[in-house]
Amino acid sequence: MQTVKLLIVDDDPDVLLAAKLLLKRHIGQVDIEKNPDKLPFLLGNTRYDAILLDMNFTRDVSSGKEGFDWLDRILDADPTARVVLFTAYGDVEMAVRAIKAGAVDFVLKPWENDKLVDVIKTAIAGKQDGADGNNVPRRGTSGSTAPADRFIAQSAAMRQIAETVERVAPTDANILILGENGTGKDVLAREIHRLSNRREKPFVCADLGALPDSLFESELFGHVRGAFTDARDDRAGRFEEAQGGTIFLDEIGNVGLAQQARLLTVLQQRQVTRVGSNKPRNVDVRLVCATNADLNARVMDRSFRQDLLYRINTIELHIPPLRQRPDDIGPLAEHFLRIYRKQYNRPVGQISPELLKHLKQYAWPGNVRELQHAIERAVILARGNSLTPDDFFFGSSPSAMQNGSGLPGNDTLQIEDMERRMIQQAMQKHGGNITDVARELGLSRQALYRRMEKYGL
Ligand SMILES: Nc1ncnc2c1ncn2[C@@H]1O[C@H](COP(=O)(O)OP(=O)(O)OP(=O)(O)O)[C@@H](O)[C@H]1O
Repeated sequence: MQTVKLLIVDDDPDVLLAAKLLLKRHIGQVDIEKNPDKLPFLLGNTRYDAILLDMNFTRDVSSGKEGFDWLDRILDADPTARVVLFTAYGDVEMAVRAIKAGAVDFVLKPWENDKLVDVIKTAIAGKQDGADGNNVPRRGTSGSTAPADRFIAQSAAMRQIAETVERVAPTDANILILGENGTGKDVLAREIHRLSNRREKPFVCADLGALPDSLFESELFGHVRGAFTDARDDRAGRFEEAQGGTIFLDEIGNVGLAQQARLLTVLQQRQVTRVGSNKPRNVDVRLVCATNADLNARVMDRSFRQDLLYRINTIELHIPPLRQRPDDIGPLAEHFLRIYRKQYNRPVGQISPELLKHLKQYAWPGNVRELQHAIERAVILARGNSLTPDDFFFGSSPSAMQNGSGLPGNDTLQIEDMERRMIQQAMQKHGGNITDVARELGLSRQALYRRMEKYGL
């Protein structure tokens, strides 16, 4: 059997030595390197089963940028590389990003020996056992922000919307979707297209909120070569791309008055004229628009044209914020858990009733998107095989909790939460130095350790 090989890269010689002494007892060959610039050379010469990489080299102490660059380069050279990151306390956010970018796991410094050995062994096992599906390119799993191919509608309000959508989707009626950011307007627009007779044709999304006025016409209606300096070729706009299908105009409330007039003409005539051309082209598209703005108020203050509003809102669907439909929280959380458990290959089980209670108490100002990210983070960070409230960072502003306290509902939890936060803050302040943290909090080191264990810190 071949010797298992591990490479550790960290610019702190003490870390290198301590980690090597520990891991050598479990792994055939442990190479250490202080200078990350040597990585290309080392990787060119030896095929490592896992690489333990520091995120913060002295040149770039806190941002982790250098660590990310190296992670990138390692994965460029070998997309199946199993990279585990060493991160300092307080860098959990960075660790989450790194796993999304393709690292297999992370270990916080100062590390627990058993944990470090465990993580490295798991990383190596994944490399060796191609058959379990772990040895796939790590990059393939990264960066997805839109996992929802399913439209979850459990609450009474959402079930009613789903029913309306089933009825109106097969018609060609223009639909306006209203709702706060992250409530699911985009998913609903796709659902409308999926249930329509146009489902085999394109669904084209134009984010009008992100479109500068100068590009509005050419992006939506296209241009001909030479129409302006950068127009090197003829190009169809979004309306033409959506021919026969659905065009989804997101953030329509952000469009200026001049652009509103152009849009209205196109919608009335069902024709677009590419910038620089005088030849109108017929377009056959189903129109779905969305906004988080109050368009009626905008009509009143004359910043949105009433005739355009009437043109786009034949059917109006209002998605309530997540805090007003707690019955959707459980099914959505389970849905995201299934997706991320698979994506990050983490053995995380169900959402416990206790956690669900917490999730329902929180007000989710960022709506479903915030819930999605919270579950993604929790799956990445989970220590055991079940998610607990400690795996979540609930916003602490008074308005963030439904009960108005900023903390979960009962007294014991409030005190524990405060204690946990005080330890976290002190850890951050002292860069994870246990002696200093214990001194600041007036605790013995043992008492501090006991509490850290209790809170999973
Ligand atoms: N009912 C739902 N079922 C499944 N996933 C959902 C649902 N609602 C929202 N999501 C997921 O939540 C995330 C945010 O949803 P989406 O982008 O549709 O929100 P939005 O209202 O269009 O946001 P914005 O106003 O910022 O554009 C997406 O990843 C989406 O997949």
